Amino acid sequence: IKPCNLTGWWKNDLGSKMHVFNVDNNGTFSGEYHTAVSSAKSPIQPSPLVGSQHLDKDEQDTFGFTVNWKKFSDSTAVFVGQCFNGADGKEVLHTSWLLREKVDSETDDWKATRIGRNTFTRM
Ligand SMILES: CN1C(=O)N(C)[C@H]2CS[C@@H](CCCCC(=O)O)[C@H]21
Repeated sequence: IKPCNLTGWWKNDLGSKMHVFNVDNNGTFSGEYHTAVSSAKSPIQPSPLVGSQHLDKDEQDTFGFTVNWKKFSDSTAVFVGQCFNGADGKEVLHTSWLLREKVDSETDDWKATRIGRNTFTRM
């Protein structure tokens, strides 16, 4: 099985792009998330992300990362997923995510978290 180091550029089925800078030998990484869509009002800019991936057998690793949309939104997203060597020999990331939008009052807390799934492939 080919190792799956997350370093590099990835694109998901929403058209968002993710740039993972180098992964250190603890599996820790940082990067930038370039979203194509947003519910925020201010203009979209790349947002910082930090995460961690397994490097034990360095193959088909699981990972997690957090995106702080600080450049244009008050939201925070967390992703968890796994890297697979797809049937076509290309790496694919299958992820689940939680998006927490900031709400103005506690009474709105119930509607503030969205969940979804997303797939990324290398650009
Ligand atoms: C574009 N997206 C994307 O590539 N996702 C996997 C989902 C989960 S994060 C969300 C974007 C949130 C942008 C910030 C905001 O609108 O508050 C959406």
